[in-house]
Amino acid sequence: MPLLDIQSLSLSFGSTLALADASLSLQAGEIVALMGANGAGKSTLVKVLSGVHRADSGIIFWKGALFQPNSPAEAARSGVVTVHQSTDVVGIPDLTVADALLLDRYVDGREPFFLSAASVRRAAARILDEVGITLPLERRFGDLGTADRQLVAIARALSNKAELLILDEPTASLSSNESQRLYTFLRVLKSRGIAILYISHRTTDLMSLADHVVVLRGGRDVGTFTRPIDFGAAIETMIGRPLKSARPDRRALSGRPVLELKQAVLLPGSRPFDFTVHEGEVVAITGVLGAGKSRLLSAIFGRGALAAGSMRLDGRAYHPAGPAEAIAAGVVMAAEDRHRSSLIPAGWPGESLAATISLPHLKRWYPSGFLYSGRETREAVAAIRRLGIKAQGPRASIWSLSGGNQQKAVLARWEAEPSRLLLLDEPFQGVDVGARQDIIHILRDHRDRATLIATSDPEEAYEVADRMVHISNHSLFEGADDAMYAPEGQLTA
Ligand SMILES: Nc1ncnc2c1ncn2[C@@H]1O[C@H](COP(=O)(O)OP(=O)(O)OP(=O)(O)O)[C@@H](O)[C@H]1O
Repeated sequence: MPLLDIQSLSLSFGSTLALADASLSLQAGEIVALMGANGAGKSTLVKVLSGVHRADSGIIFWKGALFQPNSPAEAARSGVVTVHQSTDVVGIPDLTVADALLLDRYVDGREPFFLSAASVRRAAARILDEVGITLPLERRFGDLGTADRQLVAIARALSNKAELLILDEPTASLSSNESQRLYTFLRVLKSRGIAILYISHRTTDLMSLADHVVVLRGGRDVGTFTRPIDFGAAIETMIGRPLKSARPDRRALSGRPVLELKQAVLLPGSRPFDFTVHEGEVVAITGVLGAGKSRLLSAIFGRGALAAGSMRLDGRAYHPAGPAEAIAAGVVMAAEDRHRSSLIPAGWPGESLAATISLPHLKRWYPSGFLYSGRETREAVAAIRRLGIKAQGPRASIWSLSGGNQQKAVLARWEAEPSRLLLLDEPFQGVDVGARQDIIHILRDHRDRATLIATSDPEEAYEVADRMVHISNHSLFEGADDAMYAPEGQLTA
């Protein structure tokens, strides 16, 4: 008998069929990867499993009994626990790690609030012991890195007797070292009989972990692949067409310099470096979390400044006092945290897909202040077509789009107008491999600008860049060769 048996789930949102007869089953101690292009219905399936949504039809059996949780808490009490994207793992920042680990027990009354600090530490240490990880119990939760916050969330879930752990893009903002650490941990859980349903767009994740892969397309399960898994075939089933070559031709640096950094110091005390990005070139900056990727991009975008050194844009001194000055000079940026930095909150004017794309351009497109020609709608329709954005239409709320499609909308914003330098911080987070390749082709097509991309995923860097540079301790190192980054088992079709 399978531990979990999902049979023919269907669920519509208005005219969108998010799940269409989707089925999947899973045994104890098994890691099943759920693959699907952006908008295929993965998150919706997870939300039905965790009691956020109720399916229109279909049946779920959990340990042989009918399962229809009304909330994530109810699902968790039955042993089905969901841990969301690593970027979304939030907690109360001022709690200690020990308190964060015990949070659910306080809330449901299993532990009294008035525990002494020593008892809290003991109880928390027991939880970590049981799951076999070490974390600094006295540290402020808010001071932990993303990877450690992720581990707190998983440890918390396991201490609540999870038998099925659902992980929705857990490595989205982890570097490859941190991902390896997570894989090791997940394999230990598997050996103890815990089942894992794993959603990720990173093929390296799936190759290292999955016992089998279920592919969703248009809300329907369209293929199951068992070991040895043919990932090329799984991806083609997922995107419904052959995969293009994953490795672009590295182009020679023929363009003139767009951005030049001389003796740049990112943080007081860090090693000064020179760095140039040329017209027509796509450069990827790789490095672990905290190495300084985002700080460098932010300094170039006028959000923060260099501690020392100089910048030139198109040969002229460039020291933007803020993002507005950077944009005026032709430097645009899509930051890492799209929810906070790029999207208008739900319920506010400007939350539509068309507005998301056009917002920074409206003044230029409509100098009179009246939106008279419908250009923002036309641009949105064009972007939907060019980037394959899955949405009900240009007026759909950005919040009704799946995560990957939101990310494409943010990219479409900076494709709608010419720029000199495009800065992208983790642009492929949550974007499926098929869409990633489409976007890469669009990015590489621009001969008239320079593109600088920060990514913690070597596979992405390898696929997108003419040149890769590495950042460590807030200093750039050039001259890394391809072999260093070529991911094992690179997929080429
Ligand atoms: N609350 C909602 N209201 C309207 N439409 C929705 C809602 N939630 C999801 N959808 C739609 O259902 C479809 C499936 O979305 P879902 O988020 O499940 O995709 P996904 O496979 O998780 O995609 P991604 O890889 O981009 O996260 C999409 O077309 C999405 O726009």
